[in-house]
Amino acid sequence: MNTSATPPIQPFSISFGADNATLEPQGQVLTRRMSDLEGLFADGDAWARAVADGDPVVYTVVSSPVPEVPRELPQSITTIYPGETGGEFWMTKGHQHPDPQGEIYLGLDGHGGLLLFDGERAEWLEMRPGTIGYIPPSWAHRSINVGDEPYRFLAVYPGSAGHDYGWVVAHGMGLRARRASAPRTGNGDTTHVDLVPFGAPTGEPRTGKPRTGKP
Ligand SMILES: O=P(O)(O)OC[C@H]1O[C@](O)(CO)[C@@H](O)[C@@H]1O
Repeated sequence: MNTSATPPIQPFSISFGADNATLEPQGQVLTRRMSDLEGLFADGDAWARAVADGDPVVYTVVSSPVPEVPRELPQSITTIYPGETGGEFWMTKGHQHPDPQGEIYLGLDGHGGLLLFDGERAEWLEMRPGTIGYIPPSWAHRSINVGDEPYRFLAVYPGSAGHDYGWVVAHGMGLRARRASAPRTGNGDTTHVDLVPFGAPTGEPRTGKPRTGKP
């Protein structure tokens, strides 16, 4: 099965192939290349160079056959490949749910961050294999790979929530995740990541520890 099922859906189980993130049965597969992320990286010139230089795949989303319709509970596995554009770690487009409903992520592989923004406050959740990240209603969300390996997570979300990408274009995401120019000392494992205000110039000195709060 490579398309969404039609309700009423009978009870069924899904086999997850951990090596290559396949699902069986499997629904739609989405591939986002660099060209699909226009206007989202702070450094637009670096983005344009990456598009011209092979337009790499930034992330893929493999869905189960459960469709995005009211009362159903779709699931998907997202794999974000490691990379940086203008010093900014590779990430998903990010979206808001037009119908404000919650969502959960489960970290499967690699090292990521879940950036949440409600229009005023930004929060950063460290995502590791086994971490469950909760996205409350009305918080826009973007996932970011801050590691050197593919970062992979399971998403489970209400089928009627929807995806509003324009909200993120209009409001931003509060913070950006960049590689620290000089890794800090400390016990945490994000000493190589700087979370900077969303509108910070791309050349701004990158100092300070990862933080959350009002941008
Ligand atoms: O929709 P975006 O912002 O491209 O991000 C993809 C991720 O978000 C979801 O659409 C769910 O929120 C997943 O299917 C996937 O994990």
